[in-house]
Amino acid sequence: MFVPAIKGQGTEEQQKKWLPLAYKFQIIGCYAQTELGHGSNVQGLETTATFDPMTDEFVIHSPTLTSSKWWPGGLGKASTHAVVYARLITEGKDYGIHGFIVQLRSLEDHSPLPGVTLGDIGGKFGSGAYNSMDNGVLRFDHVRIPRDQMLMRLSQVTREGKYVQSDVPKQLLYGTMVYVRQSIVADASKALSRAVCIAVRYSAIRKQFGSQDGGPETQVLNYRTQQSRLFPLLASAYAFRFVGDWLNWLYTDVTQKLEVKDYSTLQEAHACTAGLKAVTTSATADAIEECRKLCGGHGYLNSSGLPELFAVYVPACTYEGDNVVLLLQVARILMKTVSQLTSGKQPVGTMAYMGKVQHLMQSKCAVKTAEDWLNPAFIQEAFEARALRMAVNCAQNIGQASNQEEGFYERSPDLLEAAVAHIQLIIVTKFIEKVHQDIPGHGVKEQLQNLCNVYALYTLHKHLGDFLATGSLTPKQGALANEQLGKLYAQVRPNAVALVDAFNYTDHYLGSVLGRYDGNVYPALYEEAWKDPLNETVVPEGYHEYLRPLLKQQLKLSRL
Ligand SMILES: CC/C=C\C/C=C\C/C=C\C/C=C/C(=O)SCCNC(=O)CCNC(=O)[C@H](O)C(C)(C)COP(=O)(O)OP(=O)(O)OC[C@H]1O[C@@H](n2cnc3c(N)ncnc32)[C@H](O)[C@@H]1OP(=O)(O)O
Ligand SMILES: Cc1cc2nc3c(=O)[nH]c(=O)nc-3n(C[C@H](O)[C@H](O)[C@H](O)COP(=O)(O)OP(=O)(O)OC[C@H]3O[C@@H](n4cnc5c(N)ncnc54)[C@H](O)[C@@H]3O)c2cc1C
Repeated sequence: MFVPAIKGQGTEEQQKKWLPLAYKFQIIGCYAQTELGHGSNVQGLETTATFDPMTDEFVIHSPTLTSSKWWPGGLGKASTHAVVYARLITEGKDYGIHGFIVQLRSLEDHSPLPGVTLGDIGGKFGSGAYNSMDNGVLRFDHVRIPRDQMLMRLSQVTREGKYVQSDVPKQLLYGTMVYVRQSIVADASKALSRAVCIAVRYSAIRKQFGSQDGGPETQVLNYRTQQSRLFPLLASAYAFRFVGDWLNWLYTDVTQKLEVKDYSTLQEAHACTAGLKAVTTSATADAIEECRKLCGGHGYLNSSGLPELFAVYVPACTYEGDNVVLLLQVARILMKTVSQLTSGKQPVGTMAYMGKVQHLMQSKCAVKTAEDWLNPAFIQEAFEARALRMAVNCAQNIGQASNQEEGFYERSPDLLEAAVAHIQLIIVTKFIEKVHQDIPGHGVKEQLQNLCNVYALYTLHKHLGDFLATGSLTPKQGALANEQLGKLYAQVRPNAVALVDAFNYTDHYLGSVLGRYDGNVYPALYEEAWKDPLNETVVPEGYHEYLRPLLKQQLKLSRL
């Protein structure tokens, strides 16, 4: 994040100076924005950067305990430099949050520089899974840096101390977060596909109950409950891959537009990166835990790979923006878009469907049979109607409040759901668009169409309340969707293992005894057990000190 921050907020000259040092690891940088007292509320950060015209320097200072930088990855022990986000103060005026490059440690002996106090913030969730990352704490005691270490692409401070705002949107200060959020969506797909690969392969070799007259027991992958829990996660792994590919295209397109000072798609980029990051990471965190449960007791073993995958993955729901905070950002943009519908301003991009407000507010879903749900047009319109009607309902309710902000606050739980509906529409839309493309490989397109329908109909089934409450579907149509879903599971079953083999993960990368490509799980589980340090001695440490006295005492008592 140190690198994209300098790329996005540094001048050409600053990029030329600092990026080669970072690329060659002559310096190691981190992204120091979050503080002990503020993470979500960036504008609430307290660290100060006060310009001193006498010396042409900024004085970086931590005025309060809560202004201590807290969480930045790599800060505690590894980094020599940081991009520090602080309140820029010059000529006695606070101009808000800006980025500054600050050296933290000596390049000679790695010791903290004068005025810099830093260290690791301690152990984290999951008994050490994330402890390979030295998330750190950092305090400044009036540390001086040259004025030219203020990142000056978006705004400048002159030698005389005058603040100059460039003619670019101030939100570009948040550009690094947008970049990382879009990459996190692709990360979600990778993490989810790993968990699903483990769970599908294990479910194919695990047999429990169901043997007829002494024959083999039933593969748990054949149980409809296992399929109804597992196949939507398989479909989601593919869905997040395709929407992540599209989001990367969107981000690249927005970045190219920014180069020519075209800011027209900045809001779209913010809404899509924030919303897709929130929805895909929440779904993936829940899915990894579900995959653990799908593997029964063995899923709880570290050798299954799932506990560590879960512990390392779940902070994704928080870092790079708490998911609720990000979805409320999407909700704000939805409300703004709805308010503009009456002005005749046509929504564009992923909001374009809201321009069909007249139709979508009264459309009746035409589905009459379960098979009708295989028609992408019916799925698309149902998801559009649900999302639009939820957004309009929120806007109408907010409009009845005494003031907009109060209304937004009161309705924020409903707004959250409307934002999720909008983002799920994007995911479904991009999956449908993907399977409409030419897809090489015999039978591959059909399998992806099945997974697209599984993702869409499972999401519809899971959020059926929204569809019914908004009148987008009738209960009968909801039941038909569920009926079709069951038929789709049967079609996915024969190809389930092939669809996870297609992720092409090596056993090493997967890191799971349960997910081995050869399916030879039981000997591997048994072999793995003996590597447990507890098995280095046959009689456990502590027997003589604790168990033996207890056993002997109980034996005596039993003879009294
Ligand atoms: C290279 C690395 C690759 C992969 C790494 C993978 C994983 C990394 C693992 C861990 C690293 C973790 C790092 C971090 O966690 S870094 C810190 C992350 N912190 C956050 O995300 C903070 C979240 N908070 C915010 O973003 C802002 O505080 C928030 C947007 C919530 C509020 O901002 P603010 O108070 O300034 O403004 P608002 O009034 O809400 O909005 C004003 C205006 O600006 C628009 N806006 C807001 N954000 C953006 C944006 N990012 N881009 C564009 N526009 C933005 C907003 O819509 C409003 O517009 P308008 O209504 O038109 O005025
Ligand atoms: C593993 C990890 C790595 C990290 N790496 C970095 C890093 O490299 N650099 C960096 O700068 N930061 C980093 N962070 C910090 C991270 O960005 C913040 O923790 C994150 O942005 C959440 O902010 P917070 O902790 O202030 O949460 P809070 O905002 O305090 O969240 C607490 C609760 O308040 C709710 N909430 C907050 N505001 C609102 C609102 N307006 N409306 C409704 N509900 C609200 C949230 O939804 C949440 O439920 C990292 C964090 C973790 C866990």
